[in-house]
Amino acid sequence: MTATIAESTTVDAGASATPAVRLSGVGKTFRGGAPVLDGIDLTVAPGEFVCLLGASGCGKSTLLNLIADLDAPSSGTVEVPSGRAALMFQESALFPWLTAGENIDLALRLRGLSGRRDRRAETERLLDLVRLRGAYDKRPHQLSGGMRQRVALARALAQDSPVLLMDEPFAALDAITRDVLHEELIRLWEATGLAVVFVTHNVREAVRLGQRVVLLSSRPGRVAREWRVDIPQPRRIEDKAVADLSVEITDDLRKEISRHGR
Ligand SMILES: Nc1ncnc2c1ncn2[C@@H]1O[C@H](COP(=O)(O)OP(=O)(O)OP(=O)(O)O)[C@@H](O)[C@H]1O
Repeated sequence: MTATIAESTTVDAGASATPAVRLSGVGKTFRGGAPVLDGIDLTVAPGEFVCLLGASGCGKSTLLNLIADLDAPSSGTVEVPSGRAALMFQESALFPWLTAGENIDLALRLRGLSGRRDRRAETERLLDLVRLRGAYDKRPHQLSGGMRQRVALARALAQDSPVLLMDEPFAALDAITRDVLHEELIRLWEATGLAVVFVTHNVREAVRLGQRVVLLSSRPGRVAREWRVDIPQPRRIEDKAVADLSVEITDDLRKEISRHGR
């Protein structure tokens, strides 16, 4: 196993190529409140897997919403040169009155795919990709939490965006299901070449998945420190190298939390 290199300086994300995402001096203040984010500079390279880590309430979801263009920054610029990024949440947010297949089909229609037969074939391909072959006619309530997240992932992939934003997508799942989905996500990421921005407050999960872990400070959220994770995939959450780096990052996270008296 190669060495894990922890760096306290900003990690170069491939500055020369057109980035998948570029945030420059991004700040966000909601009306009447204190600044939530301040001076965020973050570049995500095409195909890069970045985990955003931080204490509860430090602005991780706010940052993801800005990248997803669901909200506008109060200052600075957010660029997603390929267009809109796909977004996936902790709750699957599937339409309960539609089947799994119809939920994906809807995303394909919104993408502008008009042929019913083409959409059906693409939906089946996506269900296959997330290992849910045969689940087209299942309604969300007939599926387990892990299966619903697989459908949500297929629906996000249906948008055909090279950028996938994931907001604590596995936080509500049991440890074993989460472990399986970590494996699946890495397999998909390697197969598709997507850039992924994955928000979590679980340090081990961040180190298990990311090529880079970015720690946000709180009040206001700023990039406190980042680490490149040079542990080869497939990793396991219980690997010693994952555990060792997690301890180091947790120390920094603790400092961030205690700095704000949580
Ligand atoms: N629409 C909004 N209006 C006002 N305040 C908001 C809004 N959205 C978020 N906030 C505030 O911004 C801060 C950051 O929230 P955010 O949800 O981005 O944090 P987070 O790091 O994702 O938290 P968690 O890990 O608990 O999900 C919080 O104090 C929250 O109350």
